[in-house]
Amino acid sequence: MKPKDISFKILIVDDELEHREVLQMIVEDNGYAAETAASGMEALEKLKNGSFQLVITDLIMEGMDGIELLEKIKEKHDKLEVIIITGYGTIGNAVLAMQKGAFTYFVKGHDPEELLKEIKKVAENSVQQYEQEIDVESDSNFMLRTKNKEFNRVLQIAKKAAQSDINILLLGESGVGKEVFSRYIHNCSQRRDKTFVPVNCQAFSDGLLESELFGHEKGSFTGAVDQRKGRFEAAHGGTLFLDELGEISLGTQVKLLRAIETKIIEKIGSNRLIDVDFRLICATNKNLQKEILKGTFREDFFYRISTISIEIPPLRKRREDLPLLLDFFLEKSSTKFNQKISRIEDGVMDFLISYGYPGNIRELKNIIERLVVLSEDGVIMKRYLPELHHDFEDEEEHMENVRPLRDVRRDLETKYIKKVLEICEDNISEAARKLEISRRQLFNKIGEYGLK
Ligand SMILES: Nc1ncnc2c1ncn2[C@@H]1O[C@H](COP(=O)(O)OP(=O)(O)OP(=O)(O)O)[C@@H](O)[C@H]1O
Repeated sequence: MKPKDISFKILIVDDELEHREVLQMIVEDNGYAAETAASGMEALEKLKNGSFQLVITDLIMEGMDGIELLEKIKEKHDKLEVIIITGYGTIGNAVLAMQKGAFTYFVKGHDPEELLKEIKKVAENSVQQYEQEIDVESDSNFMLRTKNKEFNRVLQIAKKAAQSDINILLLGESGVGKEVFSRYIHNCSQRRDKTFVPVNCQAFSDGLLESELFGHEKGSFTGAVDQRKGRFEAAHGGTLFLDELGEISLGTQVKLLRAIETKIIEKIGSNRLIDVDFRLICATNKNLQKEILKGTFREDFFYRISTISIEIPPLRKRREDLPLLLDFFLEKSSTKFNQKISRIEDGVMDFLISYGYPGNIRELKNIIERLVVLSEDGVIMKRYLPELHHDFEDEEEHMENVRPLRDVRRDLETKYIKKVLEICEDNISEAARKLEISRRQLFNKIGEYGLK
């Protein structure tokens, strides 16, 4: 028997005496301190009087069931973790419990070692939690502070889900930050020191996507001139993020399903089996239920990837966060482009606060970067706001001279690229990186706009 860790105490809740006692024996044998309660009411009483770091509760109980108990616990003891014990028949409810904030669920009859692993994670987290919050908050690449209730709710779910290896599906319009969220989940997880591997499934044709994911042996198909490691292997120990997942063909879905279920892959052109250990996060802006009805998305694949699905709200539904985001991007952009901003022309802020952002945070970020790059003597100019704004907002004379959008875009892009090249002292690689386009795309634009 291991020595008891009295700084970490578990409350076991079950209305069946035998189950309570067996579980108490298992956790105590593994060095944890534990108490028991025979009902939800008794558990709440004990929580009032004692300090616990984890509650393990049966789902089905007389009177107050596990879900109700979970809800009551979360109302009062926000940081207290809850693991739900469920039978096979009620796994659906256990998943619901996770959406309500449970840490994880354990299926009765499974190897108790699995439960002990989860308890260990909670115990380790309870020590690391404070440090981790600081780490994540201070990740300078994203801004996840929020005043919006719904965004905060999904953030908390993501944080919770990060602690287990559960498959997560991120939903939401283009540009809401699904990739940002998935990096956040990776950073909050035990895998944070390992690799985060993003794959944009839309960027590859079917065959190429398979070779990108599974890797290939030299000569396995025309063009396979070298042996290549796939992204599954690259993500070993870390997180694999499949973006734009709604675009994958049915045939590839079958292969992916097998790899995700077995965590074993075979390189194209080889019959050697490779074990891979990764946490899977997928994202799409498509409605997958509709795709299932249309027959373009496999139902079994959908259920496999979406143990938890998280819908990220569009920016227009969290307008109260606009000031925070504006500050964040203004500061980031002025550092990125080395432009000191001392003043913002009248009308700019009004526009930025009231605009609808159909392209969500991506659009907001682009607008700010453009305003900062085109600022003159440290002043952010109103005339570089999105074209639509001028057409509607400026004087009549502008409306008489409506120009094709193509021309307006061309003018603006020319000025913008010119300025970025100046800032980067004509270093093409650096300018392309800042503009988030390839060197080739930048060369093409320089040629097209006669910038050299
Ligand atoms: N919370 C955030 N903090 C900082 N930047 C963000 C945040 N959310 C999104 N962004 C920025 O907005 C852009 C779009 O984000 P991201 O790629 O995560 O969106 P997405 O929902 O995955 O979009 P798509 O569906 O088109 O792939 C990125 O440049 C990203 O850095």
